[in-house]
Amino acid sequence: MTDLLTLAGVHTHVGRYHILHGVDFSVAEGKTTMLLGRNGAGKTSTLRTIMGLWQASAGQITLDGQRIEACATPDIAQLGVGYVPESMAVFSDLTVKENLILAARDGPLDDTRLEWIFGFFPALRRFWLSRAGALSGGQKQMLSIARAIVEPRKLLLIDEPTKGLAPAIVVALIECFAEIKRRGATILMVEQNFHAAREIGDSVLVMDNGQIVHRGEMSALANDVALQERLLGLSLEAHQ
Ligand SMILES: Nc1ncnc2c1ncn2[C@@H]1O[C@H](COP(=O)(O)OP(=O)(O)OP(=O)(O)O)[C@@H](O)[C@H]1O
Repeated sequence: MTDLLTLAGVHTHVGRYHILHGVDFSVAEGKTTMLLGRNGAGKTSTLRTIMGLWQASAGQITLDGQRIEACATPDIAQLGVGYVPESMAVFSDLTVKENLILAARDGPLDDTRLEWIFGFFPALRRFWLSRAGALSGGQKQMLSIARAIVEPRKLLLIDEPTKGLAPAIVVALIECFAEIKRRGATILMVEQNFHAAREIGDSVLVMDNGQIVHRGEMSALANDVALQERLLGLSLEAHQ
């Protein structure tokens, strides 16, 4: 199995705060890796550091054989990394269509791919010419994910996609990620909802205090309640 992304000894400082304390892990090509951990563990900071939104203060980040820790965010995006931030990155004043056109780096939208996206997010077809700002929270999340997958990407970084969404939308999202996976995508996803995480993930990383404290197969963690409690503690109880 080839590793598409590797972090080695990554530290991140934001102002005077030392947030990541030597993060080490790899993401295998074609697999979905879930990044779990309690609130404040450093999961979002890890995604932001990979994306270049915060510069690593030490360590190495390698994407497909290329060192990226000193690259600027637009260059990392150009290398084929799609990012779905926790805050749903959509342009409220633009229509659904315009949001997707802007997200497509390689020119016009691909009709076949759009049909594929409408297949699991039918609301985007329905509101094609509506302002994104008028969409519900769940629909904005769908648009935010659609923006990241409107073209094939080498790697998708997705931050808490199910947060605050109704159960029916969570089910649609899980199906969407299963389909993206079947197409061979490589995904690194932060997810607090352990039920969703174990449906989606092939492997799992658990963070605490800005470090990785566990790495393994998702099936092993899903079958080991004692390990779940030890590693995930309250954040797990909250979702059971
Ligand atoms: N802009 C910032 N300035 C200073 N400290 C920050 C900033 N953003 C995050 N932190 C701190 O960095 C640590 C890690 O935060 P991060 O958001 O990465 O955690 P997380 O695991 O994603 O948690 P959550 O699930 O709550 O989003 C926390 O202690 C947080 O308070």
